[in-house]
Amino acid sequence: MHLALIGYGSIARTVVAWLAKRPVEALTLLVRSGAIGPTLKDDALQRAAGAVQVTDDIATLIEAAPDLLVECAGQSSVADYAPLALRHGVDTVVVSVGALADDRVFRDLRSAAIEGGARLILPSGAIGGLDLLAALALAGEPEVFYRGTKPPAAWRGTAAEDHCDLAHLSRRQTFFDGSAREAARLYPKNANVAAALALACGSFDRTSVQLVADPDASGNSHSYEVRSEAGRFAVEIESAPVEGNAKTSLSTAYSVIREINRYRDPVII
Ligand SMILES: NC(=O)C1=CN([C@@H]2O[C@H](COP(=O)(O)OP(=O)(O)OC[C@H]3O[C@@H](n4cnc5c(N)ncnc54)[C@H](OP(=O)(O)O)[C@@H]3O)[C@@H](O)[C@H]2O)C=CC1
Ligand SMILES: O=C([O-])CC(=O)C(=O)O
Repeated sequence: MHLALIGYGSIARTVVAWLAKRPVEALTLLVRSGAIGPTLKDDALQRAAGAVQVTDDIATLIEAAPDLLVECAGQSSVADYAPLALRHGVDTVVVSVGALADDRVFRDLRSAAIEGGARLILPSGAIGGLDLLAALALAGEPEVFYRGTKPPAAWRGTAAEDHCDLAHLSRRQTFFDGSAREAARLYPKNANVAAALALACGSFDRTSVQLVADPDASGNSHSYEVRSEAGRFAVEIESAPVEGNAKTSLSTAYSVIREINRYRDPVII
């Protein structure tokens, strides 16, 4: 398998480290131009693949013709790179699912996938249960109530700082209560899961979101409830943060690894 990654931050580094256990034949990594240098020639990259190529140019990446491209660089990189890759027939996993809360981006990705005969794959990311939610959505119109709780450090540098004093929080505070679309737009590094739920549910309007900063939280927790005519379920997930980024749950990186394995394995679950 020839794998390509966009971004070499916390998720991508966890994925690359895991690949030492089961390397791919080739790996193409797209990073910002300033990031290319000796520090990128780390052993982890060499252990992850038979051949490694690092570039800052999406055209070079596409020319390398990877089997699967995984975006793990942030919402703005989705519109910048994913449509082009899909139009060139590259199957693409978009981790920054919140980018699809923008209808224009969603439409562009969809038509690019159709034009290129490629698949746009949305991973479950930090959470699970999207399979059952999407199944129930076929039976009716489910409603989803999601709450994401993280320690104050995970909300630093985000719009949460306009609503609470993160450095001096003595108890949990809900600073956002609104739609999945707004959550994904306002908290692009923390609420991609809200968009994933809305897309699986089939409606951004029927997916409500609360975001909470909790000084007693040791990791990131995601809880949600689904109500529909066909059934009801509740999910509660507690995840350690990924190394190097308190905002991102470690489960996200493993959901990316799972997508890579689903792509190369003959039996998928
Ligand atoms: N679906 C889900 O459940 C989840 C999705 N996510 C998404 O995954 C993204 C990545 O998470 P994580 O790895 O923890 O974040 P990090 O900030 O640790 O890493 C992102 C990396 O991508 C790089 N990058 C950003 N833009 C570009 C670009 N245009 N071209 C090349 N490289 C780029 C960044 O470089 P620089 O530092 O120079 O900007 C950084 O090295 C999040 O921003 C979020 O959108 C995260 C968690 C859960
Ligand atoms: O990883 C998480 O906890 C969820 C997250 O950041 C996101 O959905 O963007």
